[in-house]
This record gives sequence, structure tokens and C-alpha cells, in this order.
Amino acid sequence: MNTALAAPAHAADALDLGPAWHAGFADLGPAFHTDTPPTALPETQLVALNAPLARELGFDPARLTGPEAVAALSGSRPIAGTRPVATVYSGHQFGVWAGQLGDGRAILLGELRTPQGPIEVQLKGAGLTRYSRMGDGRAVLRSSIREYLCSEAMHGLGIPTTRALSLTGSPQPVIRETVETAAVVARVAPSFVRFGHFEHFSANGLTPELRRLADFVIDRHYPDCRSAAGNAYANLLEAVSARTAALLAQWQAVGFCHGVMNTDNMSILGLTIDYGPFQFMDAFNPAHVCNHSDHGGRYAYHRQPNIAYWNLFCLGQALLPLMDEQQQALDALEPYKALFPAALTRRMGAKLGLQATAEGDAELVEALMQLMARDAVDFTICFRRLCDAVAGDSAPVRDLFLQREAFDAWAERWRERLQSQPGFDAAATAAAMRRVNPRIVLRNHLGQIAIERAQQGDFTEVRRLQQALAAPFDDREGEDDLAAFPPDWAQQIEISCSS
Ligand SMILES: Nc1ncnc2c1ncn2[C@@H]1O[C@H](COP(=O)(O)OP(=O)(O)OP(=O)(O)O)[C@@H](O)[C@H]1O
Ligand SMILES: [Mg+2]
Repeated sequence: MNTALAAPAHAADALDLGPAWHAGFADLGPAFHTDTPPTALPETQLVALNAPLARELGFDPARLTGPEAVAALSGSRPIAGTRPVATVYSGHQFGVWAGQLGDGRAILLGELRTPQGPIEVQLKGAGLTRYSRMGDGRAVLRSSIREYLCSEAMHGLGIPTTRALSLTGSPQPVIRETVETAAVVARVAPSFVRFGHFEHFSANGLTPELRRLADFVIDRHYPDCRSAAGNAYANLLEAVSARTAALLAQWQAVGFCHGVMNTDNMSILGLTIDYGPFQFMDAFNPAHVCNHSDHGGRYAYHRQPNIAYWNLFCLGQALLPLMDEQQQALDALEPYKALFPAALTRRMGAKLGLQATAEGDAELVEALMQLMARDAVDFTICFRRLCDAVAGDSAPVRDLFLQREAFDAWAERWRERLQSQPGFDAAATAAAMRRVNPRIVLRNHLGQIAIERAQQGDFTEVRRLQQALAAPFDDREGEDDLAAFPPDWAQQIEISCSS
């Protein structure tokens, strides 16, 4: 059922932003959500707008910049045609069952129909909901800038992610370790359903609702799971596992640490979701833990692929009531073990200029990563300089290593492998490598500089970063500072769950 929405009760005050809204998820019924209007913030202002995305969604960007629209995008004025709800989910946090969670500060407005399919819109930080528990329903400007920029950075890198439409701020104080100010990210995705949504209905023995949710997701996003042979829900689990494997390979290949891979932060569509304590690594350390609250290092970079598998197990467990036997879930999860390493070798091989995977490539990649780890080499700069080494000068990449002879020995093996490719063309290979090895990623210190300026009321750096991160593979003038090594103070930045 996909009904267009009736005008809400507060229609007189509601602002028409252009495109028509549909209920989508809210049609599932009251077991899945609670009607929750956003809570207004005072004196809202536009920190940044994603005009290209606005156009894709059917908005006229010029119409989103006026004070009324900015109030609407921050949840401070109702949007005509929307039906705001907070959805309920549960989840495993840091390996432990956490029980009911839910959208404690994100409010789903409804969905827009685009040529690419339905797109849900949420306001994160838009006020208290039934699921806020001890929280205040708010998000601070600091963490909202990080979410806004990183979701678009991931999109620019070609990594599946929720996306950010707008970032609005307000002087309203929000208490974290210090007093900060409130902000709201309007974010979009084809679906915000998480593994935790399934865990919720399963753990509560609500099998009809569990089935309803699974059918909703299959019908809209995985129709092949029903037409294929076998149990449709086991097929769903297998399809989600495949997307998750592909996602994790992409994270690992850009040195991205998520920081809070709890099952409530795992997207059923294999999107990156919840930009909290994430980090793009500077110096490569496979055991790097970006979240200062993660004392045990559960979500260290090198553990991410196994954690994803653990989370998929939780999803499989949740879907069991819809399967005929446990073995179906186990069989659906099995392919991850081969899919992930194959995808990683393919991605890392492409970073090294290899068009197809051959025997020995995984080992060649691993040997480089070990050298990088031993010398704490900068992840992004190393791969970018390798591009230049194919057709030209290898001194800049060699200079990154302390153990130069070890690097030379590795580079010789690499060159041999490159030249073994049929029709090898050095210039074309270097160009292809530049399309997969970004020049610019959202390093912690770059975000920090933009945050500190924005906290002073200057949003220019947020907007400059947004533009640069949208095309992270390009060599553009005036962006050398964004592609440079991190300053020493970058190591002192502490990123925690506080947001
Ligand atoms: N300030 C807050 N007020 C209310 N609830 C919160 C707040 N911060 C986090 N929560 C809730 O705590 C749980 C775990 O938070 P987590 O940090 O994973 O998510 P989040 O950053 O709020 O958002 P999301 O996963 O939607 O991006 C979620 O249910 C979340 O809604
Ligand atoms: Mg979360």
C-alpha cells in the first residue's frame, strides 16, 4: 500500500516545499513507529545545502534557502504532506543485547518518489521521541557537520551511504562534555531500515510484524528474493550479506573506520549509516580504533569485516522464525566468507593498477599493507603516490617508508605483476589508479577545522569541503591543503560517541 498522504492537522501552518510526499514506511502501521512531530528550534540558519541532491529529489534548491524553508528543514515548521514518525528498533551494542532503542532523535518525514525509486527523508536531531530514553533528542553542530560532510564524502568515493540534503543550525544550547549548539541534518536513503528493526520484532516474538517488515523490504528493494528458488527470507539474508561484504571491502580499501558497528547501525541495504566516531585513517595501523569510547577495540579497523559477519549472524537469528530450518540461515551466511575477501582483493588490486585478480595478488597487497603498518605510512597519500610511480617517479612514494630496501623489493614484485598484464599501458594504468585512489578524504583534522570555523559562525570551510569531497579523485588547484599530511595536532583529536 503506498497512499499519498492526507493533509495533516497542522496544514494551515505547513510549508509546501515542492515535491509530493508519500507515507512509505509509515503505512506499515503503529507497531512499527510512533507519530512524532519534530520540536522547533529557535533562530535556525542554513549551514549548508546539497543543491545537486536537492535537484535529484525534485526540489528547487533556490526554494530551500529562504528562512521558512530553513525552518522546515530543521523541523521547526511542518512540511506540507509529510507524516513525521519515529521508528522502533532494537539491537546489539558492543556485542551485548541492548533491548529496545529506536529513533531517539531522528524523525522520518515520509518518502519522495524519484526516477531512481522511493527515497526516505529523515531529520536527525529534530527533538525528543518516544524512543529517546535518557537522550535529549538533539544533535550538536560538531557531530552534524561530520555526518553531513562524511555522508557526501562517501558518496563521492562511490561507497553506498545515506546521503545528506541539508545542514541547519540553531543557537539553542545542547549539553555534552561542554555546552554546544543544536543542529539538524536532513538525510536521505532508499530505506533507513536497520538490522535492529528485524531484531526488535523477532526478540519480542512478534512474528507477523517481522514477516510484514521483511515482505516490505523484499517487495521494495530485493524483489528477486521472492522470485528465486528457496525460502524468500533466507534469500534476503544472503542478498544483504552480499551487499554488506561489498560495503566492507569498500570501507577497508579507503581506510575507513566506522567506529560503532552495532546492529542498530547496520543498514538492510548495505549502506554506510550513522556517522558518529568514524575516521579515515591517517597513518596506517590495522589495529586502529577511532572511537575513544571503544576501550576493548571491538570496532578496530581490522576487525570490521568479522564484526559485519557477526552482525549478519544477528540478522540471521532474527529472521529464523520466517525460515523452515536453521540450516537455511547458515547456508545464506556462508557466502560472505568468500565474497568479502574476493571483493577486497579486487578493490585493493584496482588500487595497485591490476585489472583482474590473479593468484598471488592478495599476498602482494598484504605485503604492502605490512610495510605500511610497520612504518606507519599515511594510507591515502601512499596509494595516491603509487599512481605516480607507475609511469613516472617512484621517489615520492618510496620516501614515505623508513625501510626503503623493503619497499624497493616490494615495488619490483609489483612492477613485474603490472607488466604481466596483457597490453599493459603505464599511462592508462596510472589514470585508472587515480580514479580509485582518492586524493582527498575527510580526515579528522579537516573536519575539525571546518567545525571550529562553523562554531564561530563561518560556514565557508564546510561548504568548501563539501565541494572538494564530491570529487575526491580530481587534481584541482587550491586544494593542496586538503590533500596534505595531517598536522601533528590531528593525533590529539578525540572522537567519542558524544554527539
Ligand atoms: N541525543 C540523543 N537523544 C535521544 N536519543 C539518542 C541521542 N543520541 C543517541 N540516541 C539514541 O541512542 C541509540 C544509539 O545511538 P547511536 O549513536 O547509534 O545513533 P544516532 O547517532 O542517534 O543515530 P543514527 O543511527 O540514526 O544515525 C539510538 O536509538 C539513538 O536514537
Ligand atoms: Mg545509531
